[in-house]
Amino acid sequence: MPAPFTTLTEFQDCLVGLPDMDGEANAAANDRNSQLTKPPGALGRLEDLAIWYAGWRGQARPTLMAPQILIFAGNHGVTAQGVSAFPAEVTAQMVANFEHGGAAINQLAKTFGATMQVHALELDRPTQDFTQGPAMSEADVVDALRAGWEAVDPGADLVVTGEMGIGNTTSAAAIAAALYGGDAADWTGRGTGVDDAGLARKTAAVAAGLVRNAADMTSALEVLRCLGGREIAAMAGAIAAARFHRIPVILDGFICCAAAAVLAKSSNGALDHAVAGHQSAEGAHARLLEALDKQPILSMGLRLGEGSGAALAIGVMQAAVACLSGMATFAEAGVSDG
Ligand SMILES: O=C(O)c1ccc[n+]([C@@H]2O[C@H](COP(=O)([O-])O)[C@@H](O)[C@H]2O)c1
Ligand SMILES: Cc1cc2nc[nH]c2cc1C
Repeated sequence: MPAPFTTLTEFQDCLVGLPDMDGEANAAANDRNSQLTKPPGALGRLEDLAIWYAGWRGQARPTLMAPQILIFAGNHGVTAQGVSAFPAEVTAQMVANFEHGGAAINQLAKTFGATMQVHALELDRPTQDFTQGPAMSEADVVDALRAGWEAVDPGADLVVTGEMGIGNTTSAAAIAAALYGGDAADWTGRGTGVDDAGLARKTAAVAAGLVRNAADMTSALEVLRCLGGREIAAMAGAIAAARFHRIPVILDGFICCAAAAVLAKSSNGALDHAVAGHQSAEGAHARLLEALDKQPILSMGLRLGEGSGAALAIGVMQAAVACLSGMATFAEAGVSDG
């Protein structure tokens, strides 16, 4: 479906008007959960996840049968600053790998029965190096937001947004610093595995980007334009579109959460339909999750990106929904409820 915006201002307006969860379905799921054959609260956070999911799906006894994994890829001009352990060509090479089924995310998608689509966003036209000026024009960032929005299948019942983009942990660190403050070093980690000299170059690039773009960054969406990448903007567009369709979202690692943070800073409650799938091993992800007030479902030491940590958490969500919708109540099973 065509995205309902053609400018950043229209996207901002659109965010403010997005729907909330269905309170009645949420309350009915909560009531059903209290009657299931287990001591109250014994399924811990699985119960909260299932009730939350039911509210967003508008059903007291929901199903989770059509998870969609979206991978967006983009190239970054800031790689000229020597900020990644890998060359920029790896972005396009990994897109080919996704298309041939050879990446980790292909196996995770298959494991959890998810559909997966890969959207390579103008890989031959990297963003501008943000240490020299804004990464994107308004047309560039709006095109990427629209690509993300339009990639969401309205028939999906769960969305995972993932990314591929050499250099994008530098972009994500700069976005997080611009949105939440603190020093460049607080938000800069090793990404694909830069050495100490690489980490110093990366921290300097983040600091330079913040200074160079300060005057332009008058809103969270302008931060996205100045410091982001196309795949980061596309994830933001997809997360917003999922909200429009009342589809719950599982957030992935550091880069995905930087995209999500742009929405959270643009409109209060914009991430109420999203949970954090995992805590990545990228140094600043824990700090970013705290800023977003999101508790990760898993913490497995992953630092891959491509939606992998969120895809793993699909399994947890499936288990949560299966328990809520499939378990017997005390009355049905003839079990004494104490
Ligand atoms: O998801 C994460 O937290 C994460 C942490 C470190 C690296 N990555 C992935 O690695 C790439 C970016 O790393 P870098 O070092 O090139 O900035 C990009 O393709 C991401 O998917 C992803
Ligand atoms: C090989 C490779 C695979 C990736 N997947 C996501 N980011 C990545 C970065 C590299 C370098």
